[in-house]
Amino acid sequence: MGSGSLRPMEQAEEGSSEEKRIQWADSFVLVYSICDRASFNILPLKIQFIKAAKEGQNQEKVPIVIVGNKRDLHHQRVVSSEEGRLLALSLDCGFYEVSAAEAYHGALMVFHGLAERIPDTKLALKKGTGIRGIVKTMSAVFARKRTDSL
Ligand SMILES: Nc1nc2c(ncn2[C@@H]2O[C@H](COP(=O)(O)OP(=O)(O)OP(=O)(O)O)[C@@H](O)[C@H]2O)c(=O)[nH]1
Repeated sequence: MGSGSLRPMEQAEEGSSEEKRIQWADSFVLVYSICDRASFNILPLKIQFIKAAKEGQNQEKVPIVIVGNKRDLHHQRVVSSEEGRLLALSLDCGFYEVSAAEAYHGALMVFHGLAERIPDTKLALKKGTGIRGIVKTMSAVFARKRTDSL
């Protein structure tokens, strides 16, 4: 999630392209590693940035889900589940802990949870969506990825 050491011009370009991506998106999944505190600490700022950009335009609540990844790495954990849950609660976001390396079920849960936060009217506007459509698409993507990697 970090941007490394960029020169001012690159920073400005990166900033504007991030803002463009935020304007384009309808909903957001922010992933941190439970083994990397910096990736967790940056979330409040990112979420405030997203909310300011999206909720400034209209009064709708922006659907955001926070995901703690690498749940399987117990011994390297530096961010507790409680901290993740509390942050999500305080910022009115969904929260999941998953292990992307272990199983795709967790990722499905994330997208299911995200879809539940999107107002029905928005989902109805897009062809082939709705909670079932999204979960079906995600299942197909993850199932294909698993088969490919065998
Ligand atoms: N044990 C474990 N490893 C994972 C998990 N998710 C990703 N990884 C590993 O973490 C490394 C980085 O994953 P990437 O997919 O490159 O993700 P990234 O956003 O570039 O992550 P970072 O390099 O950690 O900043 C890879 O070696 C992955 O295999 C997980 O849930 N558990």
